[in-house]
Amino acid sequence: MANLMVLQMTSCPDVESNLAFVESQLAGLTVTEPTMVVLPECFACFGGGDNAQANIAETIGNGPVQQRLAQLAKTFGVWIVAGSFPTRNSFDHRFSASCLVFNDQGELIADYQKIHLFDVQVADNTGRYAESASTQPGNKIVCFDSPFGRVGVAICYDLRFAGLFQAMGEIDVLVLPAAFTAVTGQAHWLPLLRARAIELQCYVAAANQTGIHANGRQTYGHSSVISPWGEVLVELPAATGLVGTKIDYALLADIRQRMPVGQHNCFRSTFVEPR
Ligand SMILES: O=C(O)CCC(=O)C(=O)O
Repeated sequence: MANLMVLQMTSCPDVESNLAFVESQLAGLTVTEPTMVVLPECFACFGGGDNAQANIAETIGNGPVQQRLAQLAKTFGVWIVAGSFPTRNSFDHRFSASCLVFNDQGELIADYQKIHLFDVQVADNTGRYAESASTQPGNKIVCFDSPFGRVGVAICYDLRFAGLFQAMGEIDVLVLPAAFTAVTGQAHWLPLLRARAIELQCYVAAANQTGIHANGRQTYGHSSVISPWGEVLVELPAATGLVGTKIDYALLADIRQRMPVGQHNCFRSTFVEPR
Protein backbone atom coordinates (compact mmCIF):
# COMPACT_ATOMS: atom_id res chain seq x y z
CA MET A 1 0.00 0.00 0.00
CA ALA A 2 1.04 3.63 -0.44
CA ASN A 3 -0.29 7.00 0.66
CA LEU A 4 -0.84 10.11 -1.40
CA MET A 5 -1.05 13.35 0.57
CA VAL A 6 -1.49 17.00 -0.36
CA LEU A 7 -0.48 19.94 1.80
CA GLN A 8 -2.59 23.08 1.56
CA MET A 9 -0.83 26.29 2.58
CA THR A 10 -1.30 30.04 2.81
CA SER A 11 2.31 30.79 1.98
CA CYS A 12 3.72 34.23 2.77
CA PRO A 13 6.88 35.95 1.51
CA ASP A 14 8.95 34.66 4.47
CA VAL A 15 10.72 31.45 3.48
CA GLU A 16 11.56 30.31 7.00
CA SER A 17 8.00 30.52 8.28
CA ASN A 18 6.71 28.59 5.24
CA LEU A 19 9.32 25.87 5.72
CA ALA A 20 8.57 25.72 9.44
CA PHE A 21 4.91 25.12 8.57
CA VAL A 22 5.86 22.29 6.18
CA GLU A 23 8.04 20.77 8.90
CA SER A 24 5.33 20.98 11.56
CA GLN A 25 2.86 19.23 9.28
CA LEU A 26 5.28 16.44 8.38
CA ALA A 27 6.15 15.98 12.04
CA GLY A 28 2.52 15.13 12.72
CA LEU A 29 2.52 12.17 10.31
CA THR A 30 2.88 8.54 11.34
CA VAL A 31 4.58 6.91 8.36
CA THR A 32 4.32 3.13 8.11
CA GLU A 33 4.23 2.71 4.33
CA PRO A 34 5.47 4.70 1.31
CA THR A 35 4.02 8.21 1.55
CA MET A 36 4.17 11.02 -0.97
CA VAL A 37 3.45 14.59 0.14
CA VAL A 38 2.72 17.19 -2.54
CA LEU A 39 3.39 20.84 -1.62
CA PRO A 40 1.63 23.68 -3.44
CA GLU A 41 3.10 26.00 -6.07
CA CYS A 42 5.32 28.71 -4.51
CA PHE A 43 5.21 26.91 -1.15
CA ALA A 44 8.43 28.59 0.00
CA CYS A 45 7.59 32.17 -0.92
CA PHE A 46 4.31 33.66 -2.11
CA GLY A 47 2.97 37.17 -2.41
CA GLY A 48 6.29 39.01 -2.20
CA GLY A 49 6.50 39.78 -5.91
CA ASP A 50 8.86 38.56 -8.61
CA ASN A 51 11.92 39.99 -6.88
CA ALA A 52 11.30 37.93 -3.76
CA GLN A 53 11.16 34.82 -5.94
CA ALA A 54 14.27 35.79 -7.87
CA ASN A 55 16.17 36.44 -4.63
CA ILE A 56 15.67 32.90 -3.35
CA ALA A 57 16.27 31.12 -6.67
CA GLU A 58 18.73 28.23 -6.43
CA THR A 59 20.61 26.11 -8.93
CA ILE A 60 19.02 22.68 -9.22
CA GLY A 61 20.70 20.28 -6.80
CA ASN A 62 22.30 23.00 -4.73
CA GLY A 63 20.96 25.50 -2.21
CA PRO A 64 19.64 25.92 1.33
CA VAL A 65 15.96 25.32 0.57
CA GLN A 66 16.75 22.14 -1.36
CA GLN A 67 19.01 20.97 1.48
CA ARG A 68 16.21 21.58 3.95
CA LEU A 69 13.69 19.69 1.81
CA ALA A 70 16.08 16.76 1.43
CA GLN A 71 16.61 16.68 5.16
CA LEU A 72 12.84 16.82 5.84
CA ALA A 73 12.20 13.97 3.39
CA LYS A 74 14.84 11.82 5.07
CA THR A 75 13.93 12.70 8.64
CA PHE A 76 10.24 12.00 8.22
CA GLY A 77 10.65 9.17 5.68
CA VAL A 78 8.38 10.67 3.03
CA TRP A 79 8.65 11.54 -0.65
CA ILE A 80 8.26 15.28 -1.15
CA VAL A 81 6.97 16.83 -4.37
CA ALA A 82 8.19 20.34 -3.77
CA GLY A 83 5.65 22.57 -5.38
CA SER A 84 7.20 25.03 -7.61
CA PHE A 85 10.36 26.63 -6.41
CA PRO A 86 12.37 29.20 -8.41
CA THR A 87 15.52 27.76 -9.94
CA ARG A 88 18.22 29.44 -11.96
CA ASN A 89 19.24 28.34 -15.40
CA SER A 90 22.17 29.30 -17.56
CA PHE A 91 20.25 30.41 -20.64
CA ASP A 92 17.86 33.13 -19.48
CA HIS A 93 17.76 35.98 -16.96
CA ARG A 94 14.37 34.70 -15.76
CA PHE A 95 14.07 31.89 -13.21
CA SER A 96 12.28 28.60 -13.89
CA ALA A 97 9.29 27.46 -11.84
CA SER A 98 10.61 24.03 -10.92
CA CYS A 99 8.92 21.15 -9.19
CA LEU A 100 11.59 19.23 -7.28
CA VAL A 101 10.96 15.62 -6.24
CA PHE A 102 12.83 14.13 -3.28
CA ASN A 103 12.61 10.46 -2.34
CA ASP A 104 12.41 9.27 1.27
CA GLN A 105 16.22 9.08 1.41
CA GLY A 106 16.39 12.79 0.66
CA GLU A 107 17.67 12.30 -2.90
CA LEU A 108 16.53 14.64 -5.66
CA ILE A 109 15.13 12.22 -8.23
CA ALA A 110 13.24 14.45 -10.68
CA ASP A 111 12.75 18.07 -11.58
CA TYR A 112 10.11 19.60 -13.82
CA GLN A 113 9.90 23.16 -15.13
CA LYS A 114 6.40 24.62 -15.55
CA ILE A 115 5.64 24.70 -19.27
CA HIS A 116 2.46 26.79 -19.53
CA LEU A 117 2.85 30.20 -17.91
CA PHE A 118 -0.08 32.16 -16.53
CA ASP A 119 -0.26 35.31 -18.66
CA VAL A 120 -3.95 35.92 -18.09
CA GLN A 121 -6.41 38.67 -17.23
CA VAL A 122 -8.53 36.69 -14.80
CA ALA A 123 -11.35 39.18 -14.37
CA ASP A 124 -11.71 42.95 -14.57
CA ASN A 125 -11.29 43.44 -10.82
CA THR A 126 -8.56 40.93 -10.00
CA GLY A 127 -5.67 42.18 -12.01
CA ARG A 128 -3.48 40.83 -14.70
CA TYR A 129 -1.08 37.93 -14.30
CA ALA A 130 2.11 38.03 -16.36
CA GLU A 131 4.13 35.05 -15.22
CA SER A 132 6.34 34.93 -18.29
CA ALA A 133 7.83 38.32 -17.39
CA SER A 134 9.78 36.65 -14.58
CA THR A 135 9.66 32.97 -15.48
CA GLN A 136 11.28 30.99 -18.26
CA PRO A 137 8.92 28.29 -19.56
CA GLY A 138 10.04 24.67 -19.41
CA ASN A 139 9.99 22.40 -22.45
CA LYS A 140 10.27 18.87 -21.05
CA ILE A 141 7.56 16.44 -20.00
CA VAL A 142 8.57 14.74 -16.75
CA CYS A 143 7.44 11.36 -15.44
CA PHE A 144 9.28 9.12 -12.97
CA ASP A 145 8.97 5.61 -11.57
CA SER A 146 8.51 5.21 -7.83
CA PRO A 147 6.95 2.99 -5.15
CA PHE A 148 3.71 4.80 -6.00
CA GLY A 149 3.84 3.69 -9.64
CA ARG A 150 4.62 5.89 -12.61
CA VAL A 151 4.13 9.54 -11.67
CA GLY A 152 3.60 12.50 -14.03
CA VAL A 153 4.35 16.06 -12.91
CA ALA A 154 2.58 19.28 -13.90
CA ILE A 155 2.09 22.69 -12.26
CA CYS A 156 -1.08 24.78 -11.90
CA TYR A 157 -1.97 26.38 -15.28
CA ASP A 158 -0.57 23.27 -17.05
CA LEU A 159 -3.75 21.55 -15.86
CA ARG A 160 -5.70 23.21 -18.67
CA PHE A 161 -3.64 21.70 -21.51
CA ALA A 162 -4.84 18.16 -22.10
CA GLY A 163 -2.20 17.46 -24.75
CA LEU A 164 0.54 17.60 -22.10
CA PHE A 165 -1.08 14.75 -20.20
CA GLN A 166 -1.83 12.68 -23.27
CA ALA A 167 1.86 12.90 -24.13
CA MET A 168 2.80 11.39 -20.75
CA GLY A 169 1.63 7.93 -21.80
CA GLU A 170 0.32 5.68 -19.01
CA ILE A 171 0.83 7.09 -15.53
CA ASP A 172 -0.60 5.90 -12.21
CA VAL A 173 -0.44 9.20 -10.35
CA LEU A 174 -0.49 12.79 -11.53
CA VAL A 175 0.93 15.30 -9.04
CA LEU A 176 -0.15 18.91 -9.46
CA PRO A 177 1.16 21.66 -7.19
CA ALA A 178 -0.91 24.81 -7.73
CA ALA A 179 -1.71 28.35 -6.68
CA PHE A 180 -5.02 28.42 -8.56
CA THR A 181 -6.81 31.73 -8.19
CA ALA A 182 -10.07 31.96 -6.23
CA VAL A 183 -11.98 33.16 -9.31
CA THR A 184 -10.75 30.53 -11.77
CA GLY A 185 -10.70 27.83 -9.12
CA GLN A 186 -14.35 28.32 -8.31
CA ALA A 187 -15.19 27.86 -11.98
CA HIS A 188 -12.68 25.24 -13.18
CA TRP A 189 -10.48 23.57 -10.51
CA LEU A 190 -12.43 20.42 -9.67
CA PRO A 191 -13.86 19.82 -13.17
CA LEU A 192 -10.36 19.97 -14.66
CA LEU A 193 -8.84 17.73 -11.98
CA ARG A 194 -11.61 15.20 -12.41
CA ALA A 195 -11.31 15.31 -16.21
CA ARG A 196 -7.58 14.58 -16.05
CA ALA A 197 -8.16 11.67 -13.64
CA ILE A 198 -10.89 10.20 -15.85
CA GLU A 199 -8.97 10.64 -19.12
CA LEU A 200 -5.72 9.23 -17.78
CA GLN A 201 -7.35 6.71 -15.43
CA CYS A 202 -4.93 7.71 -12.72
CA TYR A 203 -4.90 9.24 -9.25
CA VAL A 204 -4.56 13.02 -9.21
CA ALA A 205 -2.95 14.60 -6.13
CA ALA A 206 -3.45 18.36 -6.36
CA ALA A 207 -2.05 20.67 -3.65
CA ASN A 208 -3.24 24.26 -3.78
CA GLN A 209 -2.60 27.52 -1.99
CA THR A 210 -5.57 28.89 -0.02
CA GLY A 211 -6.78 32.21 1.36
CA ILE A 212 -5.57 35.79 1.03
CA HIS A 213 -1.87 36.39 0.53
CA ALA A 214 0.48 39.28 1.30
CA ASN A 215 -0.07 40.82 -2.15
CA GLY A 216 -3.87 40.75 -1.70
CA ARG A 217 -4.35 37.91 -4.18
CA GLN A 218 -6.73 35.16 -3.20
CA THR A 219 -6.24 31.47 -3.92
CA TYR A 220 -8.92 28.82 -4.07
CA GLY A 221 -7.85 26.02 -1.72
CA HIS A 222 -9.79 22.77 -2.26
CA SER A 223 -6.62 20.68 -2.42
CA SER A 224 -7.79 17.20 -3.38
CA VAL A 225 -6.95 13.65 -4.24
CA ILE A 226 -9.08 12.29 -7.10
CA SER A 227 -9.54 8.60 -7.91
CA PRO A 228 -8.94 7.11 -11.38
CA TRP A 229 -12.74 6.93 -11.69
CA GLY A 230 -12.93 10.70 -11.20
CA GLU A 231 -14.24 10.71 -7.63
CA VAL A 232 -13.03 13.34 -5.20
CA LEU A 233 -11.65 11.09 -2.45
CA VAL A 234 -10.46 13.85 -0.11
CA GLU A 235 -10.79 17.60 -0.35
CA LEU A 236 -9.73 20.40 1.99
CA PRO A 237 -11.93 23.43 1.23
CA ALA A 238 -10.33 26.44 2.88
CA ALA A 239 -8.16 25.45 5.86
CA THR A 240 -4.43 24.83 5.71
CA GLY A 241 -3.11 21.35 6.46
CA LEU A 242 -2.60 17.84 5.14
CA VAL A 243 -5.16 15.47 3.66
CA GLY A 244 -4.61 12.20 1.85
CA THR A 245 -5.67 8.72 0.95
CA LYS A 246 -4.27 5.31 0.08
CA ILE A 247 -3.66 4.23 -3.51
CA ASP A 248 -5.88 1.29 -4.46
CA TYR A 249 -3.87 -0.54 -7.15
CA ALA A 250 -6.62 -3.14 -7.67
CA LEU A 251 -9.02 -0.31 -8.53
CA LEU A 252 -6.52 1.14 -11.02
CA ALA A 253 -6.10 -2.21 -12.74
CA ASP A 254 -9.83 -2.94 -12.73
CA ILE A 255 -10.80 0.39 -14.33
CA ARG A 256 -8.16 0.04 -17.05
CA GLN A 257 -9.10 -3.54 -17.76
CA ARG A 258 -12.83 -2.82 -18.06
CA MET A 259 -12.41 0.38 -20.04
CA PRO A 260 -9.01 0.28 -21.79
CA VAL A 261 -8.98 3.86 -23.05
CA GLY A 262 -5.16 3.79 -23.11
CA GLN A 263 -5.31 1.10 -25.80
CA HIS A 264 -8.23 2.67 -27.64
CA ASN A 265 -6.67 6.12 -27.73
CA CYS A 266 -5.51 7.00 -31.24
CA PHE A 267 -3.72 10.15 -30.05
CA ARG A 268 -1.94 9.22 -26.84
CA SER A 269 1.81 9.34 -27.29
CA THR A 270 4.15 6.75 -25.86
CA PHE A 271 6.98 9.27 -25.99
CA VAL A 272 8.27 10.45 -22.66
CA GLU A 273 11.47 12.44 -22.31
CA PRO A 274 13.88 10.43 -20.09
CA ARG A 275 15.41 12.28 -17.19
O1 LIG B 1 -5.37 28.22 -14.60
C1 LIG B 1 -5.76 28.94 -13.68
O2 LIG B 1 -6.91 29.35 -13.63
C2 LIG B 1 -4.84 29.36 -12.58
C3 LIG B 1 -3.40 29.21 -12.95
C4 LIG B 1 -2.49 29.88 -12.02
O3 LIG B 1 -2.88 30.55 -11.08
C5 LIG B 1 -1.05 29.71 -12.19
O4 LIG B 1 -0.62 28.94 -13.07
O5 LIG B 1 -0.29 30.31 -11.42
